[in-house]
Amino acid sequence: MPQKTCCIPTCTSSLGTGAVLHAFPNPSTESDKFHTWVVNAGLVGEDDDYIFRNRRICRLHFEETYYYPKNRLSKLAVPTLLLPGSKPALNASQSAARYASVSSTSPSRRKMADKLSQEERDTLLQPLLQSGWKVQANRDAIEKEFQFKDFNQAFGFMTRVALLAEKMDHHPEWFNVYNKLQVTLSSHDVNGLSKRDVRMATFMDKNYS
Ligand SMILES: C[C@H](O)[C@H](O)[C@H]1CNC2=NC(N)=NC(=O)C2=N1
Repeated sequence: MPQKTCCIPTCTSSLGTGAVLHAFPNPSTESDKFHTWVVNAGLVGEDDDYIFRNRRICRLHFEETYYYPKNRLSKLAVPTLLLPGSKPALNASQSAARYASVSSTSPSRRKMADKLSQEERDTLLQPLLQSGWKVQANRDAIEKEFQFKDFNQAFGFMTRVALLAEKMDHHPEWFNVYNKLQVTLSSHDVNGLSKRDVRMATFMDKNYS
């Protein structure tokens, strides 16, 4: 059942108080846009289908330029306002430019838009670097070593990550011996880091205990 309240933790909007709530983009047909919304809303790690079916985000998180009459949201809309992170990942004109280029079906233009920009690196990679991820010196990729109590714990973790990887069609490069796991994340199709790597790394951190 769709939730009647906004999914942003600090937001108190609900249907009862007359809020305008929006569903997330369809993860199957608008994957890039879906991931941008998920990252910006701070829902990384939650199940795609769960987010699509249940999560709602209110009008307060979208710039006015995205609205048509009757509270209809533009195809280019991305939530950028009053979000959990201190700084929005993409502002209105950046995301408009991004989706203008993504909506063209040219693969090379899509690649350009998908690779993390410098601003996105400054905002989105920061929390990961603080939790032990490192940018590789010779490749646009991030790596981290995880250690577990035993092989069973390590492989359980890998199984949870593998389920998300299949769902995202985005797979880690990893090497496991007994209780140690070395992970490298990069997006092969853009030959570098994308939001899919940020999402995967954040999911791993959340699931690691
Ligand atoms: C054909 C298939 O969709 C692609 O090879 C997918 C699979 N998994 C992937 N994983 C990663 N890390 N990067 C990719 O570009 C990628 N692409």
